[in-house]
Amino acid sequence: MMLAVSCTARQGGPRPAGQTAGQTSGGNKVLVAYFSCTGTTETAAKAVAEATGGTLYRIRPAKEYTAADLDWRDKSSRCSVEMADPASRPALADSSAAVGRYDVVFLGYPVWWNQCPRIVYTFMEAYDFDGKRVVPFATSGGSTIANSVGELKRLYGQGITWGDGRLLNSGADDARKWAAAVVAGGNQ
Ligand SMILES: Cc1cc2nc3c(=O)[nH]c(=O)nc-3n(C[C@H](O)[C@H](O)[C@H](O)COP(=O)(O)O)c2cc1C
Repeated sequence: MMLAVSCTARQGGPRPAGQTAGQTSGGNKVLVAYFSCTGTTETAAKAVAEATGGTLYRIRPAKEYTAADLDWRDKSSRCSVEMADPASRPALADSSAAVGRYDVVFLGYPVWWNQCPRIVYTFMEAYDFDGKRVVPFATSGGSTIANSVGELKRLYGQGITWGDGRLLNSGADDARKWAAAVVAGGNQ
């Protein structure tokens, strides 16, 4: 599968009147941080930001992924090499997520070989998440989110209250409903 890639940076998000950046009506400050190469997770992330009043932040690689980089059938492609190495931590383009300002961090990514792309681990290790609530979401070609969330919890279990996470393959409406329920406290 060769994929058309467009990793252009798009940040900022809709904010309901009367709220400061990233703040929900319940007073929690929400960051929606996501990694996306072909736009699917980005669409879900925008819906989550819209529903929560959260600040949208794109996890940008220092070197963008090309279509050839994402060729999972090629054992020597960039994604294959990175994912074969548990210690791989692809560099980030910036360090401007200001995670410390937020209470709740929605963390979005595409499922790669049933896991998080390694750059999501780079992001987790670049900031201090102590005391935060982190709620994963993902898109995929059909795999569940369970294994990747299990790995996140195993690697970064200390000091973080993890949400169960949710696969958001069913479109923006589902994403909005789920995210609104999460910040209302009735769902993770
Ligand atoms: C390197 C790579 C590995 C993938 N591995 C899986 C997988 O294990 N299971 C799955 O269901 N989909 C897999 N996919 C499909 C992506 O998860 C899916 O297309 C996702 O929605 C892409 O998100 P994006 O457009 O935000 O980058 C993979 C895609 C790539 C590029």
